[in-house]
Amino acid sequence: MIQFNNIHKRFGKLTVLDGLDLDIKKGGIFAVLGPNGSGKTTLIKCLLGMVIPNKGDIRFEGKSVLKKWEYRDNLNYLPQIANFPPNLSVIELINMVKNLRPKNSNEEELIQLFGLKSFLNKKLGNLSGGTKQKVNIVLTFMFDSDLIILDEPTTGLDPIALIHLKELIQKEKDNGKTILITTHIMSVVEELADEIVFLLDGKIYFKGSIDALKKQTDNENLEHAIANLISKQYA
Ligand SMILES: Nc1ncnc2c1ncn2[C@@H]1O[C@H](COP(=O)(O)OP(=O)(O)OP(=O)(O)O)[C@@H](O)[C@H]1O
Repeated sequence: MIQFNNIHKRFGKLTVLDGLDLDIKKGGIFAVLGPNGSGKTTLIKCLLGMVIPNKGDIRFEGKSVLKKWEYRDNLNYLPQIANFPPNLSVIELINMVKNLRPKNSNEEELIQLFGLKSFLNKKLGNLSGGTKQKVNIVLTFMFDSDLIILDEPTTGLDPIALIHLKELIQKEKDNGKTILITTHIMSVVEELADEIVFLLDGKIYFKGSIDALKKQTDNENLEHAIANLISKQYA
């Protein structure tokens, strides 16, 4: 479904992606992991056209995405930090996004699921971090798309909201969707991911199942297996 071919991205003197190759097949949950600053968000933003690589090509369903925009109709994106307009109310933002994106939406079901009814007329600038994240989730999941990209979706969520989010992601997978998720929460990875993609030194350092990673690192505990990969960077 997605191919990154020889992607290079530098910010000034800092090389973030250094000839990265990655193939993501259709259907399933892919966890994009790596230490802080390893380039996970940069990789996602390259796919979204929000960051332009210095070199390389990215293909979505066989077609190059560079400097094209139509492919974005068929993906949903949850940003790591949602900069909502503080003076808009929750419902005004939801309606604005619906107007911008002429697709069927199921926001009512999601508003109910995340207990947002009593917040609909509140200004976004006055919401708690976790409540803002629930709004972020509603905006991401209310449209039907084949690809769902979630950059740190669990930030600030209480345990009930986290359970609902995990069920939502699982349901999308069961419907044949492809989900790319970045997270530092290993229990989320362990519960959901079909495959792990681990970024280090600007390249894919590991790609495979959780079991394969545990075997490779000779560690039954995922958190320690990942720590083992990260520690190679400092060795
Ligand atoms: N627009 C930018 N200008 C300059 N440097 C940038 C820019 N965007 C990202 N970087 C740098 O690129 C590196 C990779 O950042 P990125 O956000 O992709 O990492 P990440 O793996 O998502 O990190 P985290 O786990 O902390 O979210 C970091 O050193 C960051 O400071």
